[in-house]
Amino acid sequence: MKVITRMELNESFSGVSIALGTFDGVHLGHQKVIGRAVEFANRSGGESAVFTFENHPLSILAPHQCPPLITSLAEKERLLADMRVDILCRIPFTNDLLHLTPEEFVNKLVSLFSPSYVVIGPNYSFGYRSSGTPELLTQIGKEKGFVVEVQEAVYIDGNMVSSTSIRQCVSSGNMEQAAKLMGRPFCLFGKVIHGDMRGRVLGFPTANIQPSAEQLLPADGVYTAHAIIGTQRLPALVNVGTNPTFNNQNRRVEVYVLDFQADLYDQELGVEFLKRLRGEQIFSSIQELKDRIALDVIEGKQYFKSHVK
Ligand SMILES: Cc1cc2nc3c(=O)[nH]c(=O)nc-3n(C[C@H](O)[C@H](O)[C@H](O)COP(=O)(O)O)c2cc1C
Ligand SMILES: Nc1ncnc2c1ncn2[C@@H]1O[C@H](COP(=O)(O)OP(=O)(O)O)[C@@H](O)[C@H]1O
Repeated sequence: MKVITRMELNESFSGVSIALGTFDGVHLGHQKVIGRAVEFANRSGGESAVFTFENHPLSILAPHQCPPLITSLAEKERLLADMRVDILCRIPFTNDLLHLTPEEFVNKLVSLFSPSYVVIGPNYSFGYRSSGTPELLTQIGKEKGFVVEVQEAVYIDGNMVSSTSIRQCVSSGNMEQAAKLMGRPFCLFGKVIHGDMRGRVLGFPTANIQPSAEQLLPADGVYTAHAIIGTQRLPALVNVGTNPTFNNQNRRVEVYVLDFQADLYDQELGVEFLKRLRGEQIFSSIQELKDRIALDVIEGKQYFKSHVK
């Protein structure tokens, strides 16, 4: 997949099938929009593209309302490459872009991609003050010679799949529902860093990752998860939180891989969250914490036995 990070290029493309959107979470609705662009490209023998922004538009428009990211840029890139997207255009959303009228925005897109097909979701908006609607894009498409397809929203259990509903699921710890809406488990990636070297003393060493400040985290608590280490996908328990039993610390994600022993420092670790078992608690002694973690391990193993083949 070719990745483009600026709109002004020497290179230009033609006859591209392009999906437009923010696509945070690359959820089932996004997958339908992007999948259609890939399908059109395959059918016409042209290239498929995703046009998105590097930073959420709200980070410029209303920073205090900017939501945390469900998928990091790196994960989004991986997911789009897996979907066989040929070109990812991921440009920084700046003040200049903010002031483009809908027509000016489309002109830029046309001069770069000369698209044949443009696919969007039902609530896509573009241009100054989000004044460009799917209807306006369809009309401009007729003038400029591209077809616009507006995909209908995807519903699961009667609820519309949206980045907002996924953020609500994850931040309340409902990882099973989040996975339903995303079409895969919610996942975090990071490099294993050094902690307080307490885990090994407790008898449960935990590989710690420090997600970025923009990253959405599940509610504090203990989860069953799969740890992704290289090509391995291993059953694990994860604690998200500040270890309130000890003096307050930064919020972090700690992974205890079940029946496993290896040095993981500095390795890239992925965590696929499966089910929340309980909230993070304050224990009045280290023994109580150890006993509780031993119970979590039993419960976790039962979960893997009955849920995961
Ligand atoms: C399954 C599991 C459950 C945990 N639950 C709690 C908890 O409820 N309260 C708490 O303060 N710490 C909890 N912890 C975090 C431990 O306190 C933490 O792993 C330990 O302090 C090790 O820290 P370190 O990685 O910096 O050495 C839990 C850890 C694991 C692996
Ligand atoms: N089963 C396991 N799960 C997670 N990490 C493990 C495991 N076995 C060994 N380790 C190693 O132990 C380290 C964690 O030990 P711990 O005492 O908690 O130290 P730290 O406080 O630095 O995280 C991990 O980073 C990893 O290198």
